[in-house]
Amino acid sequence: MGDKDRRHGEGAAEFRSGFVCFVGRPNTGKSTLTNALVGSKVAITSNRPQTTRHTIRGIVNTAGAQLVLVDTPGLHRPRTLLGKRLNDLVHETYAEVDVIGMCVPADEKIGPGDRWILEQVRASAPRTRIIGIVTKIDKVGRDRVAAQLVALSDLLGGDADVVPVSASSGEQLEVLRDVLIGAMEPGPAFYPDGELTDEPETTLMAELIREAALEGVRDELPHSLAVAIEEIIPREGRRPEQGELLDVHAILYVERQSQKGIVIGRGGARLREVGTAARAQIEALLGTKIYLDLHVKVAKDWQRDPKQLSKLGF
Ligand SMILES: Nc1nc2c(ncn2[C@@H]2O[C@H](COP(=O)(O)OP(=O)(O)OP(=O)(O)O)[C@@H](O)[C@H]2O)c(=O)[nH]1
Repeated sequence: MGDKDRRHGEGAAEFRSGFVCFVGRPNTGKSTLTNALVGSKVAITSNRPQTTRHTIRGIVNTAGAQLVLVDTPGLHRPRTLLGKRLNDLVHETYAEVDVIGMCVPADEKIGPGDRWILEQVRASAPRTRIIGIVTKIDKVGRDRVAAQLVALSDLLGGDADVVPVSASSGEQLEVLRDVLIGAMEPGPAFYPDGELTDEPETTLMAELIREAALEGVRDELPHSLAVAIEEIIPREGRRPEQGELLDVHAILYVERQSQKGIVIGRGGARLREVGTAARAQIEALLGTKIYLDLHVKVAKDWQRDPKQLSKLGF
């Protein structure tokens, strides 16, 4: 991102490329939409709001274009150092992308939260084009979709494109993709074909473990859980017909002893479930069998400690 001159290089007459970022209130379906457009699970979705931590890019390749999707964490009032860094990251992202897709779900009224996000976006990226996206259209009837398209168009101002889409059913997904491509300038592919994300694999592994560990936990764990991948070691002495096996050692950091108990569960039952779920996801991502070793540690106040934050990749 940022190297905008590259796209004006020679031979780039017809091919289009650029960066897209989806914004919207928590739970509006941004991560699911990213995944659906990319066609593989790279961003993290969850039923819980505000779980997307890193800027993860999914890449959409077509015959004539490349879209790089940047998935940002939700904006929220910064209460900790982590919260502030996340917000800074979001604002930088807005200014660097070519198109911002403002997501509003079809089944919820547009309100102050949406207007606040739009103000933030316009303030940090006044010249960036905004496209309106009405998400989750499978949840309501056509009348409500139509009314929401009108409302979103009013919010954005008359000349913005507005597109309805369902990431779940796939309806209108190609239309949205083509509208996004149409908004890109001519330019070359930034990433080789076949590459889904430029996040280091370790970050994705950590995200998948974190997602599994948060699933079904009802208290305030989201911002108190961080995952660090300590080691990835190819298992030696495997016979060729067995294929490759990687030993992955990860540590789940929580802030308090009580949270440790929640993550581990009675007799370690929950942590085993987390391990099983995360292993399946990581194996699908890497195409390699792994042995996943998870440990839970208490790192007090890691959200407020700059040293710990950078160790955990923030
Ligand atoms: N029915 C339906 N549900 C959807 C659709 N897209 C997303 N969802 C659901 O909406 C919830 C939130 O989706 P996410 O993609 O995690 O939303 P998000 O905007 O990325 O959320 P944050 O990361 O918290 O900002 C999940 O339970 C999804 O399964 C859709 O097209 N149709």
